[in-house]
Amino acid sequence: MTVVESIKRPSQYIIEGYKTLVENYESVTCAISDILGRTGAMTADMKPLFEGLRLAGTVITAKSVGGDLSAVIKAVDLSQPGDIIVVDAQGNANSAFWGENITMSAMNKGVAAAVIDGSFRDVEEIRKLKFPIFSKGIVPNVGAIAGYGHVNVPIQCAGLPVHPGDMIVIDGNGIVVVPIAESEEILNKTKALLEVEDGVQEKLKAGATIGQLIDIDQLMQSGFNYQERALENK
Ligand SMILES: O=C([O-])CC(=O)C(=O)O
Ligand SMILES: [Mg+2]
Repeated sequence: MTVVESIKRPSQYIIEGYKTLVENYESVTCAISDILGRTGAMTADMKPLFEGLRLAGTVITAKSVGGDLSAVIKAVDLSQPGDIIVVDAQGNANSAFWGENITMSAMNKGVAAAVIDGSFRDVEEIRKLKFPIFSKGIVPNVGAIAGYGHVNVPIQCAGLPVHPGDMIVIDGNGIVVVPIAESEEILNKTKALLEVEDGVQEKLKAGATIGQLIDIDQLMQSGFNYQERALENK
């Protein structure tokens, strides 16, 4: 079992930068995905426990093996305030990888959220605790706690590679992951894109259509047509 105790995190300036974007803009995840080249989002089967979850934080990873919860429990103990625990449950929605006791432990450590590509249990208690969870489902069956699993190793979660120290941003649209190495550049580009979008919004409020603003007629005339191109080159 691999347990990496200490991880590299983005600077406080970068972490705060993402948090400020989430406070100031409703759909930051969409802008980040755009900047990442229309990628970076976890799959749409990841569902929030509550509506209105909006946060940004640094990733701690837990890679479950054989449905075991040990890595999750250890990941909580290694977390710092504001971290988000991301669990690689290999998409197993028929087993719980998180529950009330783990939630209370996570809250004691200041963990901001859990993102699990499997299920969790004790849903009523966790709802009362108001702890943010994104998961593939809710189910009573839970795995053993037998010492299997890895903490703070590279994982996959809901279709994405995730590394410890990456940034996660969550809003009503879903979850995006920003690799730590690109976290400053993506922050700056996302900020710039959201400011441009503000300008577009102003024009739409004034009565324009998006078709006018991007000149959709010209764009549609420029559509690539393989057969036409082949005939031109004949
Ligand atoms: O068995 C476990 O550790 C999962 C659970 O129910 C809890 O955390 O309350
Ligand atoms: Mg329990």
